[in-house]
Amino acid sequence: MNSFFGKLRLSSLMTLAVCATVALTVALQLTLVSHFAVRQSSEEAELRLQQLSWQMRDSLNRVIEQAIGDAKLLTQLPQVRHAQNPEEARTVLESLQRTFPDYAWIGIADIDGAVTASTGRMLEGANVGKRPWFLAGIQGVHATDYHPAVLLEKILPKTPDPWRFVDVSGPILDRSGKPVGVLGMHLSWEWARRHARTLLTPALREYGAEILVIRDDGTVMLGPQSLVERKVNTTSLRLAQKGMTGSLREVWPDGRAYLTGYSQTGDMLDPSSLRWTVLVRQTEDRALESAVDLKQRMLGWSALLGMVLAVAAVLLARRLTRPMAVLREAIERVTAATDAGKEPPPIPQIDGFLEAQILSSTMRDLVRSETAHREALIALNERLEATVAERTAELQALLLRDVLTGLPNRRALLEALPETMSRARRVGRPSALLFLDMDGFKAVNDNHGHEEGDELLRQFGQRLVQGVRKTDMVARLAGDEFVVVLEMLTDAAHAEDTARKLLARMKEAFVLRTATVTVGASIGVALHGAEDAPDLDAWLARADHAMYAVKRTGKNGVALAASA
Ligand SMILES: Nc1nc2c(ncn2[C@@H]2O[C@H](COP(=O)(O)OP(=O)(O)OP(=O)(O)O)[C@@H](O)[C@H]2O)c(=O)[nH]1
Repeated sequence: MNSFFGKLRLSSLMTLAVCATVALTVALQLTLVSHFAVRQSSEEAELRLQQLSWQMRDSLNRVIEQAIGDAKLLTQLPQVRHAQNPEEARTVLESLQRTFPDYAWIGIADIDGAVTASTGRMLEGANVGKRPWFLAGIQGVHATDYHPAVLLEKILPKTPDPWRFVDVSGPILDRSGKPVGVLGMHLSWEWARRHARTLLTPALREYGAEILVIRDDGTVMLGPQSLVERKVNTTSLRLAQKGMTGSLREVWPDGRAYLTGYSQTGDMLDPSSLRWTVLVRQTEDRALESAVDLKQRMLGWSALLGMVLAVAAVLLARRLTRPMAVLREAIERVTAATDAGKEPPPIPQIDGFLEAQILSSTMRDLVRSETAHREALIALNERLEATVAERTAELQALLLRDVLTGLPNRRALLEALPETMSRARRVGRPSALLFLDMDGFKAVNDNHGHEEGDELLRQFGQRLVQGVRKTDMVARLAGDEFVVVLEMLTDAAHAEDTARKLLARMKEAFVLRTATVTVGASIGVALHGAEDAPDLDAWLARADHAMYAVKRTGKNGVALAASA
């Protein structure tokens, strides 16, 4: 895990973090929307459907009770009880029909079932003695369940829906309380259809709400065309038939999920009352449409917001990391310059957010103090070397020989030279001073250390000794300066020739302890003829100047000083 994050850039990390936060927030919001909005919509829809079912139930109950009341009232009227005059009876029946046109037919039958008076004279003279309403009505006031019209279907005017009736009938009693006839009323089912239409507002119809009125045996009396007069069996129906009211979600035989409100008409305690179930259903999709729509819109907006935030995070992350990239490059340049022994470039001042500014100025101070430290160290080192060289020179001046190379030192040389000059005069042959200064010695010291430098000085001195006659003298003056004294020469060319041979030897590689190096030498040659005045300082100065002439003109060479 650690190595995974370790490989990611800060900008990628920030983008990831923002995307994860947005995704989490969206997921949380959607969960909350699903939980609250969808649940609330579902509860509201169920409540609405339940209330509609109650309203329909109450309407049905009210109309049936009204019809029973009307039947009771009619059977009490003298025009009906003593129906000697059918005209009078018919007038009463028709006046009631006018107040409530859904009474499709009201009639009076005598005790044998012969219709004596009726609205519109329909079925007068016909015998209805076997009709269920007649048989039930003899017993007492009674409502007979929904049924198709039998005798009246052909007589009544044609309607879009077939004639269906709910009958209410009651006995007509004489003074002694004996039934002498039956009053029957056919209540057209159209009123129930109309009530359902009134309750279902256009909005509800648009959202697919449907009202179903179902007979006790499961037959649909009112509802969608595909279900009318077919049997259904749903959980809501069974619950309503047990006397419960409420609402639930259930899958109907058409395979779709519906929210269904349910209730039942009639009176549980009165077995003769009409027990119809009223179901009001709405497809779950339509009921929750607004909540689902809200959820989808939220998802869309959240996705858009997520993308905008992710882009903003990328831009912000780049802006945040840019100063760090600039600092990193500056530090790399400082490191490269320091490794190459060069002056490190300054760290730039970063203009950006506060932390980056503080970081850059801290880095600048750090590099500045590091540079100052290094310079102080170099200066100290140089001072130390100078002091050591000074002390060594002082020491060597006190001694008979150079401590490092074992060769004669400056003092020994200066003591020996007067004798050399008098020997030249005595034997009549010239002598010469070769003033040598090594080329490239400092680099050996710097690159391989002082000890290797010492070793080179020793080997350099030995090569000089091996390159001349035993009677000649090789001395080390100081640092990388050597002097060779040649005697018994033939002429200046002899001295110069020897100097060139020595130079050739010095150019060969020196194998030190840890490295093999190549150096060179600048050689100044000054001849002292047998007849020359014995001026030691002048002789040395001529050789020295000739050596410097070589140094000036490109090093690694031999120059002959003008004769004294
Ligand atoms: N190892 C070692 N170094 C010494 C000794 N005495 C002097 N030096 C160093 O020798 C170096 C002599 O410097 P230069 O003569 O300028 O070196 P170079 O590279 O030969 O330069 P050129 O003479 O201009 O060609 C200095 O860095 C001295 O510190 C010594 O006894 N031992």
